[in-house]
This record gives sequence, C-alpha cells and structure tokens, in this order.
Amino acid sequence: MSTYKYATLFLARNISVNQTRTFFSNLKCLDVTINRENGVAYVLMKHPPVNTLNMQLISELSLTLSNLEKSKCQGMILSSIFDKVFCSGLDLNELLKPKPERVKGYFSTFQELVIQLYGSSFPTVAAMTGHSPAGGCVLGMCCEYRVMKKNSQIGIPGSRMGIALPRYIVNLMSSTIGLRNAELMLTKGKILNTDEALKVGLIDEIANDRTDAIRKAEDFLKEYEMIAPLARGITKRIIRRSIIEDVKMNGAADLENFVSVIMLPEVQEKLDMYMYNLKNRKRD
Ligand SMILES: CCCCCCCCCCC/C=C/C(=O)SCCNC(=O)CCNC(=O)[C@H](O)C(C)(C)COP(=O)(O)OP(=O)(O)OC[C@H]1O[C@@H](n2cnc3c(N)ncnc32)[C@H](O)[C@@H]1OP(=O)(O)O
Repeated sequence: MSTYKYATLFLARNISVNQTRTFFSNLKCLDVTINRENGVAYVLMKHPPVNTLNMQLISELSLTLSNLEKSKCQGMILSSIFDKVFCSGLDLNELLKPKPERVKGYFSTFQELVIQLYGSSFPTVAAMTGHSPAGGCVLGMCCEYRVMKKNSQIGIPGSRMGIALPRYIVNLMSSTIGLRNAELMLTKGKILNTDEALKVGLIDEIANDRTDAIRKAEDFLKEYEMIAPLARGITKRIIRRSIIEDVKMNGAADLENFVSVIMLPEVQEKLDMYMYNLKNRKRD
C-alpha cells in the first residue's frame, strides 16, 4: 500500500505510522500491520480490482492467520484497501471448466482457511468496506463481528449460480442468522443490502465509510482489553466447536460431492452464463 494510503488510514484514527509495524513485507495480496500499543493486527486485502479470492490471496490469508496465532496478537481487523468492495468471493475462473484435481486443491485450501479464521483464538472483526458477495460473505461470517459500509451488498448467490452449497457454509449462515432466515436466504440465493443485512443479523453495524468501519471494528476489539485472552479463546472454541468438528468429519465427502456437482454440464452452463452476465452488466 502506498505511504499516502497508510497515512490516511492511520492518521484518520489518530494512530501514527510509527505506532505500527509491518508484519510481513513479502505478501503480494495483503498488507499486514500490527499496532504495537494494543497488539491489534490490520489485515488489508489488496488484490485488484475487487479482491477475488484466487489461490494466492487464500494462501496469504492462511499464512497470515498462522503467523498471527504464533505472535499472540490481541485481535484482528480483516478489511480491504478498496472503497467499493470488501471481497468479491471465490475466483469464478477456478470454477469454470475446471480440472478435477486443481479444483479440489482450490476448494480444500479455501475450506482450510475458513476453519482457521472461524477457529482463531484471537478476536476477529470484518470491516467490510463495500460489497461482500459469496466467499466475501463467508470470510465475514467467520469473523466474530461484522461492520459494513452503507450501500453495500452481501449474500451468497449459490442457488442462482446452480451451486448447491457445502454443508459447512449452510451451517455457518444458520449459526449467524438462524435457521429460518438462512433457509430463505440461501435457497433463493438472496443478496441483501446493508439495512436488510443488519435486520437479519448478518452484519452487526453499518459504517459511513471505510474510516468509520475501521473505527467501529476497533471499538469492538477494545471491549476485550480487560478480558483474559485464554478464557475468551477457550469459550469461543467451545461455541464454534460443532461446525469445526463437522467439517473435519464430513469435509472430504462434502468436497467430493461439491466438485462432482461443479463439473456437471448443466452447472457449468449456468456458471458460464453467470460469468457472461457479470462481464456484460451495466456498471453502477
Ligand atoms: C466442504 C466442501 C468444500 C467445498 C468448498 C466450497 C466453497 C463454497 C464457497 C461458498 C460459495 C461461494 C462461492 C463464490 O464465492 S463464487 C464467486 C461469487 N462471486 C460473485 O458472484 C461476485 C461477482 N462480482 C460482482 O458482483 C462484482 O464484481 C462486485 C460487486 C464484487 C464489484 O463490482 P464492480 O463493478 O466494482 O467490479 P466489476 O464487476 O467490474 O469487476 C471487476 C472485474 O473483476 C471480475 N470479477 C469480479 N468478481 C469476480 C469473481 N468472483 N471471480 C472472477 N472474476 C471476478 C469482473 O468480471 C471484472 O472483470 P473484467 O474487468 O474483465 O470485466
């Protein structure tokens, strides 16, 4: 990220660049900095144009989470350097005309990332600076708290794309917004605007802009400053255990099933049409 962008991000929140340290300098799709004073890590996705989760971004997120666990960080804010998009989800190019081994590797890497983020010991907040479709929504749901910039959209359009979602994604959505809302949202492949998302509990707060989103994320983390990290982490794991155990037990079978569905000609046709519409739609 340019010095200018750092300055606007940190100075806007009264944190000087000197109070932060760059955690990794060799990442291509992420900027990771840690505030020395409170141990909070800022993980900013910067994979242009819209933070599509290609293999590189997924792998860098996974590596960063492993390192943050080791560094005993006190909390993490997952965000994006882009003002309009938090994360555009999985890379549709990986889903179109895929080679079975490649697509299996891709999905299992994503699945591991989901477990890592969902099961992290430190508190996590998604400061969603813009749209968060599909995989972007999944990243957000893995965090403990979600702040989203106004006028953004969030949801998982799987059904509309002809994709039956794996069980762990359904479980994640159900645990976030309840079974009834999850059923309505996921079977319709519904995408919600910010107000609708707040109403069903898919997000926790609305922000005016990215600075406000980061500030609200920091406020959430501040509430944990007086809480013992070990007790907090254990409690979180107990609450999240059933979904994690379920993925460990059924993940491989789910993956096989998911990949065979993705390869079906009728699903490929739908995905192809979806991609065509994405490339040819009118931009706002
Ligand atoms: C246990 C079992 C294991 C199995 C694991 C399965 C895991 C399932 C995961 C759950 C399901 C998740 C599925 C997905 O994530 S599929 C991806 C779905 N994503 C989308 O549908 C988002 C599509 N994108 C958009 O809606 C817009 O791009 C967005 C609102 C995000 C931004 O709009 P904006 O106008 O700012 O930008 P553009 O649309 O012009 O996009 C810029 C270029 O980027 C391309 N693009 C966008 N998104 C994607 C994507 N997801 N993949 C690939 N490419 C993407 C877009 O086409 C533009 O390209 P061009 O400039 O060449 O036109």
